[in-house]
Amino acid sequence: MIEAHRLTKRYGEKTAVDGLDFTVRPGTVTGFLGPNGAGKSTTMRMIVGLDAPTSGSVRVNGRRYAEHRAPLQEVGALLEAKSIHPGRSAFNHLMALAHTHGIPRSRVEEVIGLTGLQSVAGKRAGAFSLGMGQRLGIAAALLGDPATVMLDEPVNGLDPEGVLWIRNLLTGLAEEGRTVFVSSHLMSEVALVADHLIVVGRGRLLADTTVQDLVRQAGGDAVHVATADPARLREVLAGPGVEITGRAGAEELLVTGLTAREIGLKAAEHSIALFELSTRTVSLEEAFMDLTRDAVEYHGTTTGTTGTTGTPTTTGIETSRSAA
Ligand SMILES: Nc1ncnc2c1ncn2[C@@H]1O[C@H](COP(=O)(O)OP(=O)(O)OP(=O)(O)O)[C@@H](O)[C@H]1O
Repeated sequence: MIEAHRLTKRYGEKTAVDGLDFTVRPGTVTGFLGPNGAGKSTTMRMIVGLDAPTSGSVRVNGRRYAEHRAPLQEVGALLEAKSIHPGRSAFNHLMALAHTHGIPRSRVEEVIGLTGLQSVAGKRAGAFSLGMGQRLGIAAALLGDPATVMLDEPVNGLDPEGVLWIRNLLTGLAEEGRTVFVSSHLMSEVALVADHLIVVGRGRLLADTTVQDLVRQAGGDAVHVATADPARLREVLAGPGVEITGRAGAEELLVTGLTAREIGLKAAEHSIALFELSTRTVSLEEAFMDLTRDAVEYHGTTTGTTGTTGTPTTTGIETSRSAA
């Protein structure tokens, strides 16, 4: 479990992390998402005590990192900065780490097996490909059999096979009941590995949500309809949770809260001719861009934890919404 409370980090004038409150729970993979410079790496560094918060706090498994007697056995971390001696073999690198915590050689061999490094364990880590380097970093993170595993951009630059391998590994770790926290600046990468999402922008919390809810908050699926009688169709479709948007007098409407099938049936029931009826799915990427676009435009005083596309406000657009 990772618990951040009003976590803040300033570098001079720059506020890298700005009052973050979140909890990363065990038994699931949580993605830590935000555009470049959003404060993800800084947050992760504070979680493992590599940076001190300016104010606020963060705890891992109930304590600050520095309060743990054997931190490698509490939280295993792969951070972006590589701290591997290039001339040392993968095996020796892991053995050196193991010695600091009294971890036996058998566990080193185990993590080498877990990460598929058997055939290259004796080779210089400096000559490793990006994928092999990531595997070695993950082997080091898992060495102490920690309850919490934290990886900064683990799929960055990996080939599809490597991404699949990481996804299976992380899902497996979560199924064992561990807390798994994974950062990325790409929604498409995180969506492949995470169920829960913590989204940040400019150091602030933008969303603490599930992948599914994020799409729903961003407007969910909308149905594009064209009809000869938009005014009547609006009347017929109006109901709880239904929102209808369209330019005044135009034949095209965008409907949320009803499926294409429901709209087609209602139109037929009332003999309203439709020229077009198609579902438009909001992609995760769009949902993420919506959220972070708000962050970029954000100049004010409060932090929202929900993201919405809201109702278009462009002049000439009419929205009809019924109370849910
Ligand atoms: N040591 C430092 N001194 C000054 N500014 C810093 C320092 N570390 C980070 N920053 C600034 O803090 C902000 C957050 O940086 P951070 O690296 O945490 O973001 P990030 O979300 O991890 O981004 P990326 O996806 O690019 O890795 C950035 O504007 C960065 O320039």
